[in-house]
Parts: sequence; C-alpha cells; structure tokens
Amino acid sequence: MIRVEHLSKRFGDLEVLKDVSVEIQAGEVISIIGPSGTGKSTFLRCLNLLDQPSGGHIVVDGQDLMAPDADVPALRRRMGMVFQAFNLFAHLTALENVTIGPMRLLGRPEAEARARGRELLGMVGLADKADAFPDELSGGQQQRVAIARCLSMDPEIILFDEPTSALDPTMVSEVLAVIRRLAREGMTMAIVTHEMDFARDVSTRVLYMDQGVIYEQGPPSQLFEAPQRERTRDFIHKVRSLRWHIADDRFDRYAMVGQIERFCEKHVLTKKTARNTELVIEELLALALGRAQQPPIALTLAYSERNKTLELRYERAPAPQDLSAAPQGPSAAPQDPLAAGEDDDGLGRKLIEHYADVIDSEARDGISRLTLRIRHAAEEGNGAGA
Ligand SMILES: Nc1ncnc2c1ncn2[C@@H]1O[C@H](COP(=O)(O)OP(=O)(O)OP(=O)(O)O)[C@@H](O)[C@H]1O
Repeated sequence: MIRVEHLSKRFGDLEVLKDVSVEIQAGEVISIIGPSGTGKSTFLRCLNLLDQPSGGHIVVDGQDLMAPDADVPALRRRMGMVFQAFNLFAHLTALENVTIGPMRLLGRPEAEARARGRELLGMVGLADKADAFPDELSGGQQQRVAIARCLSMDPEIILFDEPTSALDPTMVSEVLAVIRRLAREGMTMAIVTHEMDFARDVSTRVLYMDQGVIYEQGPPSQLFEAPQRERTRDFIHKVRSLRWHIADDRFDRYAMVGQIERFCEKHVLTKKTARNTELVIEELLALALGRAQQPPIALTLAYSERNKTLELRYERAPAPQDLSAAPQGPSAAPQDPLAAGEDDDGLGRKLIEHYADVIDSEARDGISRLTLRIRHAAEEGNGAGA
C-alpha cells in the first residue's frame, strides 16, 4: 500500500532521517518506537509530506508522492493524521469539526456529512458531545473528536503522532481503547508511541527507530521478547549507560571513578558495587592497555532498569599487527583481553571473575567484544556480598 524507499530528511545540518526503507501493507498496524529525537515523528510527517523529505521515494499504490507530476492533495487525503496536540478548530463544535472536511474537501452534502459525523462521534463514545466546543471537552475527549474527524475523511491509513503524550495519564486509556477498536476493525495504522504495552498488544509489526534509521523491526513478540540487536535490547530493557572511549593509559581515571559512583548512586546500586566495578575496569584496562599500539577501547557501563543487571561492555577493533598475524574470524581472538598472555600470571582475570560473570566474549566483524555482568554487592557491614 505504501512503499518508502531510501527516505532521508535534513533540517539544515541535522540529518534526521538517514536511509529509511519500509513497506506498509493494508490492514497492518505498525507501531514506531525508539528513543527521543531519533526521527519517529519526522518520519510520520514525511510520509504525508507535512515535512518535505530531502530524498527518496514514497510510493502509494504505485504512485510516487515525490514525482513532479504527483497529485499530492489527492494522495494525501488518503492518509489521515492524528496529532499529539489534537489540533481541533476551537471555534467549531465537535460535530462541526467532524463535518467540515467532508463538506469542504470531499463535497459531501451537509445532511450526509452530519449523519456520518454523528455516527463517528458515537463510535468514539461522544454521541452526547456533538454540540460541545473543544474547550468544553477534556483532553481525552478532544483527542477522540480528532480521531472521528480523521475518520470522517475515509482515510485508507491513519498516521498517529504520539496521540496520548499530551494527555493527563487518566485519559490515556480512553484514547488507546478507540485505537484498539480501529485495529480490531482492520484499519491500517502507523502509530508513533511511547506506550510500550500498547505497542506490544495492538501492533502487527513494530519498527524500532534509532538515530534516523529503522534499526530493527519485527512482530511485537519478537521485538519485545527477543530483540536481536544491542540498541533495541537496551531500549526495551530500559538500559541507562555510561560510555568511554579510551585511547591509551593517560585517560582520566579519577573522572571515571566519579562518574561510576554517581551512576551507581542514581540507580540505587551500593557503593561497594561501584567500587567493584572500578576494580574490574582497572584490571581489564591493565590487561588490554598493556599491549602496545592498539586501537582505542570503547567501554560501556549499562544498567537495565527492567532486569536490574549491571553490564560492562568492552569493544575494540583489531590491531593492524593482529590482523596481519591472524586471519579474520574467531581466530582473531588474541584481542580478547581476558585471554591468557605469554607472561601473564592470570591474576587479573581471576580478580575480574571474582566480581563479574563473563556473559560473552567474541571476535566478530573484525571487532573484539567482551561483556561482563558485575555482581551486585551488599554494602559493607551487612554481612553479605563479594
Ligand atoms: N522543523 C524542525 N526544524 C528543525 N529541527 C527539527 C524540526 N523537527 C524536528 N527537528 C529535529 O529533528 C530531530 C528528530 O525529531 P523528531 O521529533 O522526529 O524525533 P522523535 O523521535 O519523534 O522524538 P520524540 O520521541 O521526542 O518526539 C530532533 O533533533 C528535532 O529537534
């Protein structure tokens, strides 16, 4: 129904959408999720040209919206849009808001438009509010009128741009219930949302957007229960992280210690857990930085609010000397900082394993990765913990 090919969008120097390609079929309910500022709303607004894309194609039933001779108003009319801020006409009643489009843009007779308008207001549970003005309605009711108004234009797809994020929490469910009903009735929809439970149970497919691309997509069961890629996992598991880029032994260790302590405090991890984390990092870097002329190390300390796990992730590209000495693939493993070296007494590794479990260690795509899970330690004096 809609095919998006290599869509890009810039605002001045800011490249918001990089290369987005996706197809939406009739009857699909697509949720678009992802961190703030990654281009979800921009993507939706580009779909019906509320924002003019910088490049790429949007093909609706075989017609390219971006072609110079495209009948943009007609193609646009097939896509309804519901905004975060309702955008109702303040000087018109609920019924007038729902009839003005069909009368002015579709040429429907007034009686027909009003009959259909009343039917739609009834469908969103507002039959008795036909004569109310927007400022006499709650936020949830206004958003339901906005949905009825959108439906009055008989769209083939509805684009919802964070339809509940401007609402008082008590009103979120009434709006979501209307969208759920539309989904049951087979309406094609694309919904930018931060309501994860809703996305999980209403969608047929979820797009996870990150940094201007569709980073991962799949049915909700897969995306929420078994995300395949790291940034998706971090988002789903509500991971908060600290990152460092360590080029050599001269990095600022004291600044790092302060950051780890503040991070642990913020996530209600004990001081002892913070100190153990510092020890693990110190030993890991001693092992990794001991080898001369290596590329920089990317270190991430990630705390999952959902799983309550604290992970330390180490990443490093192979050194040129390792690449020439060993072929690509797992055999490039000498990069693994925990691998026993020639004159290594193994003490560093033992200390790390005292405080952390090795979750993963691999050399793939030319990059060596190590993931450790730091054990939680009770505060000293409580008689428990490492
Ligand atoms: N009209 C505009 N002019 C300049 N920059 C813009 C404009 N609209 C959006 N942006 C920028 O584009 C980036 C992506 O914004 P967008 O609203 O699409 O993100 P989002 O993923 O929907 O975020 P959120 O979940 O917080 O709504 C942001 O950095 C935003 O500031």
